[in-house]
Amino acid sequence: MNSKTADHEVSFPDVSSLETDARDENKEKLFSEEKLSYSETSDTESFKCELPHSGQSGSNGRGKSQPGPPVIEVINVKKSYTLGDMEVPILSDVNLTVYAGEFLAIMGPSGSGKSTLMNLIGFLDRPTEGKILIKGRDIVKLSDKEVARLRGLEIGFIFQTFNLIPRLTALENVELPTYANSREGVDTRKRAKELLDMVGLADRMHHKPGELSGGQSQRVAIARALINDPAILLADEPTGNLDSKTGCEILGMFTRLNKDGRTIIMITHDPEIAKYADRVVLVKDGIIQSNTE
Ligand SMILES: Nc1ncnc2c1ncn2[C@@H]1O[C@H](COP(=O)(O)OP(=O)(O)OP(=O)(O)O)[C@@H](O)[C@H]1O
Repeated sequence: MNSKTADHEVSFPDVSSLETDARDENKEKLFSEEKLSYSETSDTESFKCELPHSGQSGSNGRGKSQPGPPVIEVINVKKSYTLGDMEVPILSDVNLTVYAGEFLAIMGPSGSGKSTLMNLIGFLDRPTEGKILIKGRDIVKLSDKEVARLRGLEIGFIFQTFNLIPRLTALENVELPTYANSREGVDTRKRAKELLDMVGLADRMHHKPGELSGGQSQRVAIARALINDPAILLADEPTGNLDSKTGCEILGMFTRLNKDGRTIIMITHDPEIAKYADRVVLVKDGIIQSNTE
């Protein structure tokens, strides 16, 4: 399956073929315990995890052998919430460009606005001021239906708390996003099974979330995020609820997905995780304080 078969109601500049072709070339399993080693540290917040780094050369996405075009552009974005008659600023004048195939980490203190920024990038929320472009398209100019379709097909979300539906099986959870949006000509049940096999859960597909471990639940969530073959994965503290070994396994999946051409933006508090990113963005007091390229 690839995006060439996609039933896009929204048309984009054709920047996806490079990523999709790269993704199609590598069908190896995402879950592979032999490929990682990890060690517990005295600091329970952190872990040592030895994985191949995603970057092929240089320290940013553009340093990889095939630098990609911009996929996400955040331009002069402000976000505030209204509490009573008070306007509370959360993000002020944020500018950020993310390139195709980049692995970007977002770090910063609690309450600094990391999730707010990610929600804006994923169109779960709209900016108070400024623009967000995805593949050159300004979402403000799209209808709600077009935004929902763009989000459903181009962006996969992974959360710290997995956000699986308890009464559905793993297979049904993976298939769920396709009820709202799916690519034309894709056998979604078959793809959901293949994805569960790819994340090492072929034997757990009829289990419900309550019968799965935290790591297994996050693997189901990763399979769910991949069901519509999105070019972009947004992950908000995906290892935050997992032990060191399981966190290392999940991080390994992200590095392999990035190697296969997917753009990844991951919020993390852990510098050990951030070191696997091509670039680290530090959000503090609602602004980007450093953008390590
Ligand atoms: N819907 C909302 N209404 C009002 N304030 C909000 C809303 N959502 C977030 N905030 C506030 O915005 C600020 C930034 O929140 P955000 O979740 O983006 O921070 P964060 O950096 O992701 O924090 P953490 O690391 O603890 O998850 C916080 O002060 C939060 O209380």
